[in-house]
Amino acid sequence: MRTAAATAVATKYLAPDNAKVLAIFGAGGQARSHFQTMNKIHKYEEILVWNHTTENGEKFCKEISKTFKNVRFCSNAKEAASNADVIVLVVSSQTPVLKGEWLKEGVHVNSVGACRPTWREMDDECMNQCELYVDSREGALKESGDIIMCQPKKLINGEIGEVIDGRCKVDRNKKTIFKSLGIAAEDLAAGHLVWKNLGSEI
Ligand SMILES: NC(=O)C1=CN([C@@H]2O[C@H](COP(=O)(O)OP(=O)(O)OC[C@H]3O[C@@H](n4cnc5c(N)ncnc54)[C@H](O)[C@@H]3O)[C@@H](O)[C@H]2O)C=CC1
Ligand SMILES: O=C([O-])C1=[NH+]CCC1
Repeated sequence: MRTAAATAVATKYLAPDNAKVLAIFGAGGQARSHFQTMNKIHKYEEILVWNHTTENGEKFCKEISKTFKNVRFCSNAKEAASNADVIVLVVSSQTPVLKGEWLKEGVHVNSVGACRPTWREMDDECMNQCELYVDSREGALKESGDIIMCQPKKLINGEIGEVIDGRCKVDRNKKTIFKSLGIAAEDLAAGHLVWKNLGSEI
């Protein structure tokens, strides 16, 4: 849940205010936790799901349709991406599943998978069209294949912490990416929340 919470915070600061359509790429554990947190940031009118296996994609859609009616499985990744204001990539892919040529103006992409230096989930065109924000510059330059392998070399606009505290200004009309890899501060915050809520039980 802490990974999905970090994505939700990044989306709050980077996505267009009037985001109406959310696309989720993936149908695993992270897809489920992201469905729960992303709905707290925007009141989405529609959720589009793409997954590389139809069976799991449709199963995920059926599950979330119990609490969110307007959800649709797209067998074509382009269809999901090109209609979305916010995209969440939560796949275990080693090659790009998202192409820059599909992106809408002002879209915000949360890239949560591809956590290894040799793995990708976004193509070079996607990387180069967007302003790039990360959780940690140090981590991103060591761990993110999307950043390390991008041609031409992709510059990082800022860390999400710098956006939140005002050191880094964001133009929400531009296309943006939040590259998430996970940082210790997220684990500390999650641990603190659990500790606080345990109260007198311990
Ligand atoms: N940024 C972060 O802090 C974190 C990132 N992750 C990453 O998020 C990703 C998803 O994690 P989970 O949902 O827990 O995994 P999961 O195994 O529950 O789901 C993986 C999803 O990826 C899809 N998939 C598998 N191979 C694929 C391929 N070749 N092409 C396209 N889709 C493919 C599966 O169909 C499934 O929908 C993983 O890459 C994981 O390492 C996980 C936790 C924290
Ligand atoms: O921070 C984390 O837990 C992870 N980051 C990449 C895979 C798992």
